[in-house]
Amino acid sequence: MLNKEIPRIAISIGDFNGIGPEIILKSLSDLDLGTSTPVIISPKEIIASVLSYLPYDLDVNYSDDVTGLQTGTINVLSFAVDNLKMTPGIQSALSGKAAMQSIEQCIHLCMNHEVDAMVTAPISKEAVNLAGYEIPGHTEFLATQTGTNSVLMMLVSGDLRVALVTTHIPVKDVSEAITPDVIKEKVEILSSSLIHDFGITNPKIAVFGLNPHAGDGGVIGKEEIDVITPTLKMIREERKDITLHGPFPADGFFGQQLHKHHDAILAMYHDQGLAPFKLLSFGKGVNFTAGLPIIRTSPDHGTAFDIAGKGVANPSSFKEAYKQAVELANKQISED
Ligand SMILES: NC(=O)c1ccc[n+]([C@@H]2O[C@H](COP(=O)([O-])OP(=O)(O)OC[C@H]3O[C@@H](n4cnc5c(N)ncnc54)[C@H](O)[C@@H]3O)[C@@H](O)[C@H]2O)c1
Ligand SMILES: N[C@H](C(=O)O)[C@H](O)COP(=O)(O)O
Repeated sequence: MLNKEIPRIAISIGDFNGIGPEIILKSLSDLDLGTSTPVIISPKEIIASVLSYLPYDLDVNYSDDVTGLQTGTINVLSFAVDNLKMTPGIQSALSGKAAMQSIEQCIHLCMNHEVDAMVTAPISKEAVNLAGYEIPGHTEFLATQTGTNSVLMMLVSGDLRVALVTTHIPVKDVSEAITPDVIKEKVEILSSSLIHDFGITNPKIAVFGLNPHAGDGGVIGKEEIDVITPTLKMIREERKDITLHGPFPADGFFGQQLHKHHDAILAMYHDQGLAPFKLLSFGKGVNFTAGLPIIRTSPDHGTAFDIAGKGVANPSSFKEAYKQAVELANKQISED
């Protein structure tokens, strides 16, 4: 039986030829099973195989059905994969398909309130595309599968929160994608998440410019003058419950420690925000998708194919992602 008073956390297996299964099991090896219930969605053979080379004697409950899940143990909700074969370090359509089946099942469990949150292990975007899923990442897939028009990718590490206006698109398309509506939408989701998910009243948000030196008065690009600055002005007039600073030149922002004076930073594109975030979070960052009707977190790194199957992967970011999911789920359970 599952105790619904403590958070039930679904975990997608990620690409089983990457480090996903290893960091999941390492993270759960010292988990207090009295305060949350993990449910890994994976073929049981994958878990058994990775456990065979890890030095843990874990209490695992394998089940083919949600009715078999239990509190006080690590659950594995198993599904079958035809011709299953692990090839650590080598991505394949087979591992891409299994990764997506696991994510789909996690979403289904969350939407049906069979679990309270989901944590995703890393997928290879190439492998899932090989398997026929034309998606650039979890964020976009979760939005479509949950019927959500707009979501926000937010990376979190303690008080450092970096969110993105654009996510997985080519750099050449970024300028066109930054419109007043999109900026407004992302500020809405970000401020709402800061207030409701993170309990911050009157959040202070720093917004980056797009161009070097935030355009330098239009000499190095006009997006700040034409789009970003007027949109921020419009939002400031409408939203007296938040403080919006910017647009800041992105290059010196973190060096000047300005992130310490803001509850979140809204960057214009992926690497502008995530490169400094990953440097500052010391491998303990969490990727949180804000704006969904369900709770989803993830580690801030990828499949690490170069070290898959070697037992050397660092689970710290996955552990933080799991902890963050439990925290958010506890908050939701207490509010229900
Ligand atoms: N959440 C996700 O699903 C997610 C996140 C980021 C990248 N990715 C995907 O992962 C794939 C590989 O991406 P990449 O090579 O750019 O980045 P990566 O994070 O997989 O690897 C970069 C380097 O960091 C090392 N590394 C990463 N995580 C580690 C860990 N936990 N412990 C020890 N070393 C670790 C790797 O060995 C590698 O040398 C791509 O398809 C990418 O899109 C997925
Ligand atoms: N942008 C993420 C990162 O660098 O950590 C990563 O690609 C994962 O994105 P999804 O959560 O959308 O798969």
